[in-house]
Amino acid sequence: MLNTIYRLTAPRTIEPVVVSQDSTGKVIVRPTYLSICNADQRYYQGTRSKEVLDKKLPMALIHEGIGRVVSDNTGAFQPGDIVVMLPNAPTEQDEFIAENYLRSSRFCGSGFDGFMQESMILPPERAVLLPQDVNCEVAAFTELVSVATHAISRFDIIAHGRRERIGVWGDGNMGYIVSLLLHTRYPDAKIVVFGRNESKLHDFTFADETHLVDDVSGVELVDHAFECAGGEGSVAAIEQIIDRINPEGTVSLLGVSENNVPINTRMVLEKGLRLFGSSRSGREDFEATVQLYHEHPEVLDYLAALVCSVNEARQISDITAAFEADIRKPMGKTVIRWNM
Ligand SMILES: NC(=O)C1=CN([C@@H]2O[C@H](COP(=O)(O)OP(=O)(O)OC[C@H]3O[C@@H](n4cnc5c(N)ncnc54)[C@H](OP(=O)(O)O)[C@@H]3O)[C@@H](O)[C@H]2O)C=CC1
Ligand SMILES: O=C(CO)[C@H](O)[C@H](O)COP(=O)(O)O
Ligand SMILES: [Zn+2]
Repeated sequence: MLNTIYRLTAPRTIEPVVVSQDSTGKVIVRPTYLSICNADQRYYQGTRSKEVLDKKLPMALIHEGIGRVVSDNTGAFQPGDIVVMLPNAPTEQDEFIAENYLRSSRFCGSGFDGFMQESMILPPERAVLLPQDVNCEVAAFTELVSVATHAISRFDIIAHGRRERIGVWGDGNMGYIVSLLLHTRYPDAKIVVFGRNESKLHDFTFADETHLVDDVSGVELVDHAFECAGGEGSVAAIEQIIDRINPEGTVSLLGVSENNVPINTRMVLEKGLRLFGSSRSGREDFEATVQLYHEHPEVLDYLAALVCSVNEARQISDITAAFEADIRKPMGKTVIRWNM
C-alpha cells in the first residue's frame, strides 16, 4: 500500500514522502494522538551532534502515540480498536537482555521512522489494546509512562528492601510520572520530590514532600533516588542525590544528557551506592502500564494534569507550529491531534 511519511530532513524542516509498504500480516493503524518527547526536540532543533544528525536524518519523529486500527488481517485486533503503538521493534530475543537494550533493536524516531505517518503498518505485537474509553489526550504519552514503569520494575529488583523515603529529582514530566507511579506502587513509602520550580512542584499533589533543590538543609536523607532531570540539570541532580542518599541506596538514572556527567565516585564508593540506568521500554512494560490504567484509573486523572496543549495537525505547518509551541511551553506535554 502507499503511505505518506512526514520526515524531518533538516532541523525545523519537515517534508512528506510517499512510499510503498508491504502490509501483509500487519496491522494498519491510523495515528490519532501523538505527543512530543524531549528526544524529538533534540532532532527538531538540531541540538544533537552533526554526526548523529547526518546519520539519522531524514527520519519521521515521534515515538509517543496512539491510533485506531483500520484493518488487521492477523485477527489480533478489530477495526476501530484504540491501541498504543510500541516504538521499539526487536529483531532477536535474548535470555538476559531486555528488548529495549538489544543493540539490534530498531526504535521509531531514533534512526528509524517514527509515528508521523499517515498510517503505521505494524506487526501485531507492536500494538497493545487500550481501554476503549481512555482519555486519548493522556493515552498519547503512554510510552513515557511505560518508561517509568520499566525503570520502577528494575528498581524493585535491584534496590534493598528499606523503601521508607524515595527521592525523585526533576519536576518535569518524567519526575511527575515516576513519582506518581512510585506513590501508587509503594503506598507506604514517602515520595520526596526535588525540583527547581515552585510552580511545577505545586502540581505534585500526591507527593509526601516537595523541595526546591537550593533549600534542602534539614530535609531527611532518602533511602533511594530517581534522577529525572536530564540535560545539563543531570550534573547537579546526581551530585545532590549522592549527597542526600543513605548508604547502600540505589540511584535510578533516567535523564538523557548530551554531554558526559562527572560523578563523585569517591562518595559512591564510600556509601556503597548502586547506580543503574534505564532507557526506553518493551512490550511487557506497555502491558503493565495498560493494566495500571485498568486497576488504578485515578492515575489517568493525575496524568491529565500534564496535558499542556492539544494541537490539531492537518498540514505540515501545523506540525511545526506544535513543535514550536512545545519549545515555549511552561510545563507538561504537547499533544498533537493527528489528522494528516
Ligand atoms: N530514559 C528514558 O528512556 C527517557 C528519558 N527521558 C529524558 O528524561 C529527562 C526529563 O524529561 P522530561 O521530564 O520530559 O523533561 P522536562 O524538561 O519536562 O523536565 C526536567 C525537569 O528537571 C528540572 N531540573 C533541572 N535541573 C534539576 C536539578 N538539578 N534537580 C531537580 N530538577 C531539575 C527542570 O527544571 P528547569 O526547567 O527549571 O531546568 C525540569 O523541570 C530528559 O533528559 C529526557 O530526554 C525522557 C523520556 C524517556
Ligand atoms: O525518549 C526516549 C524514550 O522515550 C529516549 O530518551 C530516547 O529513546 C533516546 O533516543 P535518542 O538516542 O534518539 O535521543
Ligand atoms: Zn521519549
